[in-house]
Amino acid sequence: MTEYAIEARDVAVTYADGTEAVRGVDLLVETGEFFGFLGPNGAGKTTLIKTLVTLLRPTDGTVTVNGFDAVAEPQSVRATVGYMAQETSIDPELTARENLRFACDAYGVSRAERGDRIDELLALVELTDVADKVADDFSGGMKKRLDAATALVHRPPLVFLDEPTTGLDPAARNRLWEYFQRINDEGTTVFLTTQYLEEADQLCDRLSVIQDGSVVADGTPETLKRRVGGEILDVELAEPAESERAVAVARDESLFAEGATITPTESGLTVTARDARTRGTDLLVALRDADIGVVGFDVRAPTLDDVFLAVTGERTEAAAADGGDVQAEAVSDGGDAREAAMTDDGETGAAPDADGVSR
Ligand SMILES: Nc1ncnc2c1ncn2[C@@H]1O[C@H](COP(=O)(O)OP(=O)(O)OP(=O)(O)O)[C@@H](O)[C@H]1O
Repeated sequence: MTEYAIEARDVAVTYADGTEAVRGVDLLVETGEFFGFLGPNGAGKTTLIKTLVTLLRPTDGTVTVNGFDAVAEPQSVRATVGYMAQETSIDPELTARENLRFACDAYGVSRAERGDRIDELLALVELTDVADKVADDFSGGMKKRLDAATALVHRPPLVFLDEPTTGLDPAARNRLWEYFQRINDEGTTVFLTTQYLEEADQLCDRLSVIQDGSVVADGTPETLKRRVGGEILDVELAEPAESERAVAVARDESLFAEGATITPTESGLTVTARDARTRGTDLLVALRDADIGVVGFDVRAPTLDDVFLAVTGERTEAAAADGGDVQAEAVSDGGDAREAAMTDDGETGAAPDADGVSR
């Protein structure tokens, strides 16, 4: 077994219309790792996955997967990877068992092996009881579980999951997480892309954050959270309209240590600082002196959402939907946070198919 399941060096992918979707990405994923690839819409996650599973050719750089060169030996790469795409690949008119049989045909699983393998996978994703029901009658979570199982019929040592839980309710998502964890515990290397930072936090040994086609941060979830620097102080104001004024008060240099990041939120403001806990009460006093009413106050450890905001200047779609739609601004050293609002322009101007890659 190779040390690295994935070795990508200086990989660039430019579509025929000139879109530079991936720009010089280096990536090393060790065999057995649960690796996460995070990024906002249009950051280049799917393009990179498609390149790793040989559906796209890199415009530049080298890609080695399970020890095989993706350009020179695409068949060997395909035989050793499973790919669960964003769009489900299951046929709703077939039963769960028939879908798995179809996948066995596609991956060339021998007739002698397939009966046991299908039963094993049905049990693993807890679909044994409904094995002979048509997939059309399944819930979204059941369809995703079946889809994941079809990617595993040929026992690939490496599986790619492209935003596998998007659109699922929390219970269905949790169930899939357990299942992904199980396949990783059994030795399968997992490469997961997600916009749910909690998902990455729960599952991943290590992760990279991609923005505009480039990796902007990588490390274990713990290192990334530590890199945010300190703790997070969330302040809820009686009058959210006063948040800009409150931010100005909080930015008074004598309040927080150098490197603090202070951002307005929909309900007040957030301070990220080494001394957020110890100086928090000073901020409350300063706000009271400025006649700004405070109704809530909380100090917490950074989450991956805070990491994401610090390195990309953007909230993920999931976090923004939760009401945390803010712009980041570094207060003193201008270091980590970049000012940027969430935009949709990753979606515009995209050609409908991935075939138009410049080679
Ligand atoms: N076939 C294509 N032709 C031209 N541009 C494309 C094509 N497919 C994707 N793009 C563009 O490449 C960039 C990266 O897209 P990609 O789908 O890889 O991002 P992503 O991070 O997977 O986003 P999402 O979370 O929305 O799936 C975007 O600007 C996108 O519009």
